[in-house]
Amino acid sequence: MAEEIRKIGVIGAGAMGCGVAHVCAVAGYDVHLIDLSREQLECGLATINGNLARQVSSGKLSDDARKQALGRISASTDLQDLAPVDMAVEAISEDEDEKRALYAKICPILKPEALLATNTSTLSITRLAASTDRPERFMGVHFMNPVPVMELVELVRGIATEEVTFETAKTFVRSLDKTPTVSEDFPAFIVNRVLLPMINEAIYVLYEGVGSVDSIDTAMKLGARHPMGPLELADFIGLDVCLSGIQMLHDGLGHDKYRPCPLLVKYVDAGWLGRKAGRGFYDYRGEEPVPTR
Ligand SMILES: CC(=O)CC(=O)SCCNC(=O)CCNC(=O)[C@H](O)C(C)(C)COP(=O)(O)OP(=O)(O)OC[C@H]1O[C@@H](n2cnc3c(N)ncnc32)[C@H](O)[C@@H]1OP(=O)(O)O
Ligand SMILES: NC(=O)C1=CN([C@@H]2O[C@H](COP(=O)(O)OP(=O)(O)OC[C@H]3O[C@@H](n4cnc5c(N)ncnc54)[C@H](OP(=O)(O)O)[C@@H]3O)[C@@H](O)[C@H]2O)C=CC1
Repeated sequence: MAEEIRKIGVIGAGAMGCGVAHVCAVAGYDVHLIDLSREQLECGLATINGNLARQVSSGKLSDDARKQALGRISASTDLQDLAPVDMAVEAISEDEDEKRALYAKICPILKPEALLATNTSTLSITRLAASTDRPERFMGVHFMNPVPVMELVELVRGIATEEVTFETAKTFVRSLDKTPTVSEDFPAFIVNRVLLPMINEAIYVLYEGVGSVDSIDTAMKLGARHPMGPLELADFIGLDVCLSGIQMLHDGLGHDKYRPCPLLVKYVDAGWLGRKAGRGFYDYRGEEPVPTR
């Protein structure tokens, strides 16, 4: 039996946290969004507003529904504001130490019965759960990017996740008009176990000079009907997220086929993290994206 969820806390106002806040508010939940800085929250709220407006112009949402959704979202930098939530969705950077440090701060604030979900792309749910005071009420609820558009959400139980937690998360995902799928708790789950090696391979193809950024992306868009080329997609996901994911596959499964491409490491070292940084495999600072190689 699923438990009732009304108020959702979302921690991290990046691409994913904003997307989760957006779809929860549209579905009628009260949402409180948290980030480290007021600037990031303002930027996140502007993104949500822009994406809701996009849905209004394409006829997917009425203007009234947009206004109501915006009215359901509050935002602050104060973790104490998570005290009333029934479920917290953590969507901060893909860094295990940072996630653990955050859980240590929020667990004493959350209601004892509140569910804690992580949107991690690749990290072990069991290990993250073990660093909280509620491993039985903890699980992976992995949304895809862009959240308002993508239909799938991967549900991942940790070893201690209770059935009621899983059922509540499944009901929650369905209430957002999304399709849940179940993955066992192994590195990168299902989607990223398949997707990240493909992206890493595309970067090797670039690194080895087999093709340019443009030829690789064109090949996969027109030759394999992918909506985005793998390098465009890597920039969209964030090269830091891609690198930490492929590194997690390499560490967790110990196979050479997951070795991160040195060129990916170099781009991340340079801070060229993709769209969010203004530069990655493409340079986004002008009118049109321009390949950087
Ligand atoms: C890393 C992980 O852990 C897991 C992951 O998320 S892996 C990444 C998974 N995501 C993907 O693979 C995305 C692949 N790309 C795509 O599907 C498409 O390129 C895309 C949906 C992002 C954009 O599609 P497009 O046709 O190129 O562009 P566009 O016409 O602008 O958008 C298509 C529709 O989505 C809407 N849309 C796009 N981004 C949106 C957003 N952020 N919010 C709301 N709506 C959005 C547009 O308004 C448009 O709606 P209509 O069809 O109603 O007009
Ligand atoms: N990008 C993607 O395509 C997908 C990502 N994910 C996962 O979702 C999570 C978020 O990813 P994404 O949105 O791309 O990341 P972003 O880097 O875009 O956003 C993360 C946000 O969290 C903030 N933040 C960092 N630490 C804290 C903290 N302790 N408390 C509050 N806020 C914090 C960051 O602030 P600041 O910038 O100041 O550090 C930033 O605003 C990751 O676990 C990622 O793996 C899952 C599916 C797809």
